[in-house]
Amino acid sequence: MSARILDGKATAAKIKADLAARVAALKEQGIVPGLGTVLVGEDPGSQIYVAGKHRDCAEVGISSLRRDLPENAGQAEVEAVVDELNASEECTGYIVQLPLPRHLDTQALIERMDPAKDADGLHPANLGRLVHMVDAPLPCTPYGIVVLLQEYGVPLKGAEVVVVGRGITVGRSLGLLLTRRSENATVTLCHTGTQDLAAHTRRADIVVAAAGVPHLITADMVKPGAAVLDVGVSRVDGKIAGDVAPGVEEVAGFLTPNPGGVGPMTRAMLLTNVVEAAERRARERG
Ligand SMILES: Nc1nc2c(c(=O)[nH]1)N[C@@H](CN(C=O)c1ccc(C(=O)N[C@@H](CCC(=O)O)C(=O)O)cc1)CN2
Repeated sequence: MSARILDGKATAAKIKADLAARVAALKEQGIVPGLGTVLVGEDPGSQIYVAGKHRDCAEVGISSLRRDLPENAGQAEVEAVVDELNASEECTGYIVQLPLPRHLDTQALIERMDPAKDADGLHPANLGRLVHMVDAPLPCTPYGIVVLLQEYGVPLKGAEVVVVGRGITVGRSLGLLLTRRSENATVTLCHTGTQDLAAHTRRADIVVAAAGVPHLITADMVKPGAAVLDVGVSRVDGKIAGDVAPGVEEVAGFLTPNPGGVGPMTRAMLLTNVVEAAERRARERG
């Protein structure tokens, strides 16, 4: 067997084409969606992702507000940028790129954001809404994973999903999203304290690997025909190494490439959240 590729790049391109039309309609009503990014320091991955997010904005007609700060920026300096974006008329949504340098208080910065402008869906008020299963901007990677699975007709209702990794941007939030009534999957959230990871992954219809451990998921850990999504990004000798080992494509029914799978979907869903926030603003204005 050779797995069907879950092509995130192609799916993201379709989403962006649809968003470009929605942005044009908003502009006719006098609303220009604007994405802000707050990037602190020189992390090479973060530099690449933020640059990609602004390229995407240009592609669909969203205006860009890029705020880059040096590695040694203090908490007060970053808070001032957050306050500025909270107040900015041009900024309809923004993100604080993670991870932040260790000397900064990430939690305090996220909590300082205006939840109505939280394009990442990571503010506690928005995650709380997700817990309560009410409408909120959804965290971009989990949102992208669900849309990608739906695009390829991978059934979620009743599926056994094993998520490896409990980080807030992917694992923990994905568990909340997949267990909503609209998705109705059964989720096992595995992490570094899990005993016998393979016993869990082997019975899963869908495995989402988001541990950041290169080649953690090997072919013998996958049920034949399962969908495997590789979220992990480690940079080994300048190349991306995912959490999924070579050979899994021989066993899995569906597999995301990495790069070209979940990453482009994360970016497409960020744009979706920005456009949805701008559309909400247009409705409120009447
Ligand atoms: N504030 C946030 N920070 C982070 C998030 C997030 O959702 N919000 N997620 C990750 C990184 N991430 C988004 O920022 C992200 C990861 C990967 C990609 C992407 O397009 N990857 C490309 C490859 C690019 C390359 O490295 O050459 C691909 O997979 O094809 C975009 C965004 C952590 N931080």
